[in-house]
Amino acid sequence: MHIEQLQLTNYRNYEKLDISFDDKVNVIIGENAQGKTNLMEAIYLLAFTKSHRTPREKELIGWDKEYAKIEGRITKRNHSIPLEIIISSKGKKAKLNRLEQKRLSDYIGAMNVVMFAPEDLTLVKGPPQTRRRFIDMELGQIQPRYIYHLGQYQKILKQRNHLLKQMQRNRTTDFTMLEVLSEQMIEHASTLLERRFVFMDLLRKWAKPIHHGISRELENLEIRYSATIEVSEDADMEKIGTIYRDKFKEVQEKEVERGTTLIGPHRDDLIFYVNGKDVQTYGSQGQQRTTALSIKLAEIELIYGEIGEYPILLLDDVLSELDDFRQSHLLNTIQGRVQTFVSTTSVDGIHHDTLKQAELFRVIDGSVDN
Ligand SMILES: Nc1ncnc2c1ncn2[C@@H]1O[C@H](COP(=O)(O)OP(=O)(O)OP(=O)(O)O)[C@@H](O)[C@H]1O
Repeated sequence: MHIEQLQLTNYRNYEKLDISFDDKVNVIIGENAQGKTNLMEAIYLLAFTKSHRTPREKELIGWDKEYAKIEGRITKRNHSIPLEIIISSKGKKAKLNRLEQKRLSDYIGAMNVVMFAPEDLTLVKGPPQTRRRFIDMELGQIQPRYIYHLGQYQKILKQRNHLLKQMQRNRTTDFTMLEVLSEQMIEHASTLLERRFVFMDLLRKWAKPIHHGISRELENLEIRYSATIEVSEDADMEKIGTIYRDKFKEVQEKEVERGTTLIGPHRDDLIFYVNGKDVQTYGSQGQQRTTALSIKLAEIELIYGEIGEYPILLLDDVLSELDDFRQSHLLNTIQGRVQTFVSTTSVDGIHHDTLKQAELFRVIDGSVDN
């Protein structure tokens, strides 16, 4: 799949932009603070309806403007699909094929994007929510139904936490209402966990050989899913539900004492091991970087395996940070099959093979020349 055209209106420092892209490699070049990341962010937002940088949507609207509009046209399975997002103080609208989609799960998944940005190093180093967000975003784009379950789960979790706080204050020992909410939560928690286990299987399948290759066959990557319940990854939803039910019973008094939900997918994590050692604790910068890159490259293959189309790859300010060997690896993976966007302040650190096949776009203060 590739994005043919992008139009921005009042988006960050782009008042008006209408631009067409190459279906192979696009290099976005410019000095600092000119709008390179803003452009990448707009492409990302068109796929996920969310920015990768901020949860505050107001920041995306150009200063002194009422609204921001992002329009794009992608080609997928030889079909041309128009996409549109409008953000204003009233909220956000997402249109697919010119029709407004009320539920995000009906919109997300139409356009598939994999982004690799400097902050992706935090995938390994950062707090658990970074890794949970990664799983949720990736699963969401290959299985839109996952987003529905996640939304429902989060809604019930909020209610449950609210109730637990009340019970904590009132020192209640009547668990009837809590059990009703636990039951509702278990339904979605088991679906989320079962889907995450299938995803883990695919992620390992692709990430392991990629990591082995990037590390010049010196390193062996293992990824462990760490859940709040003891469960085998091949358990079905019913089994997972039963384990959650028992565990909720076991911890309910403790939950009231603490005033919060102690188990569930919102507390799970991923642990990466290289040659048997936890990379987050013991890995060098290089090993953490290789792990993050392997995961990103694995995602490209995983999406292709699931939907039969390669996603669009956004490399924001990271290519020149990879050494020649890692860059070559990345290029071998892409091999002209994946539409790629590279943003950089200088072409110096970029492999000449990448530049040979690339179209160059020069960004200066919110306008683009090519
Ligand atoms: N809502 C907004 N309205 C107008 N301008 C904005 C808005 N948000 C950010 N900007 C401007 O966008 C510019 C930053 O653009 P961007 O983050 O894309 O930089 P960049 O070209 O990627 O630079 P770097 O190489 O430093 O990462 C800044 O000049 C900033 O003031």
